[in-house]
Amino acid sequence: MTAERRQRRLIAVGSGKGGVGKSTLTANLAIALARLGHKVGLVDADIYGPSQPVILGNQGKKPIARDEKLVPVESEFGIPVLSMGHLVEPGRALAWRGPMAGNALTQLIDAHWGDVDTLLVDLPPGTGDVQLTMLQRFKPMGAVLVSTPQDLALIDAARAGQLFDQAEVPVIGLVENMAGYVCPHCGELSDPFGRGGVETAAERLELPFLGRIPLDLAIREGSDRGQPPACGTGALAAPFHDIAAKVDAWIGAQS
Ligand SMILES: Nc1ncnc2c1ncn2[C@@H]1O[C@H](COP(=O)(O)OP(=O)(O)OP(=O)(O)O)[C@@H](O)[C@H]1O
Repeated sequence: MTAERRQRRLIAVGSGKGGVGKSTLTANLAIALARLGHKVGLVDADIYGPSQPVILGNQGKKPIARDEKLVPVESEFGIPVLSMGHLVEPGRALAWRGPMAGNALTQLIDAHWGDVDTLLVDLPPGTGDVQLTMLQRFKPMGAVLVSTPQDLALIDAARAGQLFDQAEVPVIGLVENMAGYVCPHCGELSDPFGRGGVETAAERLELPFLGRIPLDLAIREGSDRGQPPACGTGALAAPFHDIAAKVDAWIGAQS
């Protein structure tokens, strides 16, 4: 069991704020890394607001337990997933205190992941109990931080970065999400949340900038119907594959 754990690398995907696209990025990164040859699994550690079963289209499936450990749920993209969303009824609120949430996270990570070599962990937003448990019990190999470009989100993203720093988890880099909206009617490009702020913040924090994902209705629609854009090949898939290539290069440089 120890050997299995040692070989498997954990990559955390975090954000300072909620709703900035962390779950969207994690699912698409998982698909893109799998295309690059990694055996990828995904833990939805967003215990209070799990969204991966919807994004990866396996909502309603239940994991079974074997030898008191969970067996991850398959998705059509070849990515096994474990999420609280598979364990509680959809729409049901969880009112757990930190230690319970931490224990739930442990069960999701310490599961029968089989030949998975790269486990992506979609963290809840912020810097609370679940994140601390994750960093203390299962030190990730690295972390990807996602933020929208506006100042408030960036301040929180920097705070999330500090959490990883303190835990000596290297930040692989920063991703800017929801920059650049092309109006479907007139084609005009606008930036509701600003643009370029994450890249500037990355420079200031001396962290790599991994890429920029546009604000696009098709990304939201694809996520809602369990078809993440990275499973296609079009322009919307490209930024996710570019980001995955950088993460892949970073992983390669560690070994
Ligand atoms: N680039 C994008 N373009 C359009 N919609 C997006 C984009 N990124 C994310 N979304 C949508 O924004 C919403 C929030 O995204 P997501 O759930 O990935 O964020 P999150 O940071 O994981 O949120 P939470 O705080 O709930 O964990 C979702 O409806 C998602 O489909």
